[in-house]
Amino acid sequence: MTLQTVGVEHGYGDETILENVSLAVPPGEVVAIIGPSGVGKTTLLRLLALFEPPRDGSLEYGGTDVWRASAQRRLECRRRIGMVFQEASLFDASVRRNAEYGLHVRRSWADRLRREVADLVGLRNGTSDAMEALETVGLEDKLEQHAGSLSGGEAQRVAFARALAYDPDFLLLDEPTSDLDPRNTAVIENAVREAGDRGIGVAIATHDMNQARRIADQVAVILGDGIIEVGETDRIFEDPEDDRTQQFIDGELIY
Ligand SMILES: Nc1ncnc2c1ncn2[C@@H]1O[C@H](COP(=O)(O)OP(=O)(O)OP(=O)(O)O)[C@@H](O)[C@H]1O
Repeated sequence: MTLQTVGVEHGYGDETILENVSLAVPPGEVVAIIGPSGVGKTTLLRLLALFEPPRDGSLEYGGTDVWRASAQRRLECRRRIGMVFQEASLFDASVRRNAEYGLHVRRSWADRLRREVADLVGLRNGTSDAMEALETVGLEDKLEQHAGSLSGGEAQRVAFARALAYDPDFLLLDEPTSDLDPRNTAVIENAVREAGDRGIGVAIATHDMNQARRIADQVAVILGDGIIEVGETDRIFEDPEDDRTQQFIDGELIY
């Protein structure tokens, strides 16, 4: 089951930011979206997260044209997608409650019922996914700390754990390591790779080309007028088809 934009156009007011953008996020693959600031990486992630319909083109989730499907079907698709924003935007509650949020609110009723039955018969602990996700990002000792007192980097890690906790089909990450030091960047990068290896489709917007190189299966290069090139990571870095990709990789100041 793939999440994808097909020939999408989008923008704000009179301005068009993305034009004819087609990007597929297949299950189990990490797709890095790289490009300079302001080119529309966040806009593309928001479209993939089904926050708003594109002006033109379509969003497909496992073959369903999401914005032409019923509101119920759209909601089901949206519940299977986790998004981590550039600003961590945590709730006014403890780390534990933040990490559990997805389990309580975003699961469908059927999922929640199944889970509650499983809990009752002792097959699993309802909070174990949240705990596991917090362990994944190394924050299991901060459970009862209030989210408001976390450092920027810790908040970013809790936001990541919150999205991971409910086992989404797709994980959309907007610069998830921008506030992190190298050690914690490695923690998140490992978690992203693990998510991919577990079958989750991941799209990650990043300015960091080395990060894309380390963790991505595919790279989409997005410059002034939308995606100019998508391909396997090694190919994009070693043999790009577009001159502007080469310039961007070489660190030239293009936009
Ligand atoms: N809600 C909005 N209303 C008007 N313009 C917007 C809105 N959101 C984004 N933009 C504009 O759209 C363009 C693309 O923004 P976007 O956040 O998608 O870029 P980005 O590639 O993610 O940038 P960065 O790397 O700096 O996060 C920018 O010029 C931005 O100012």
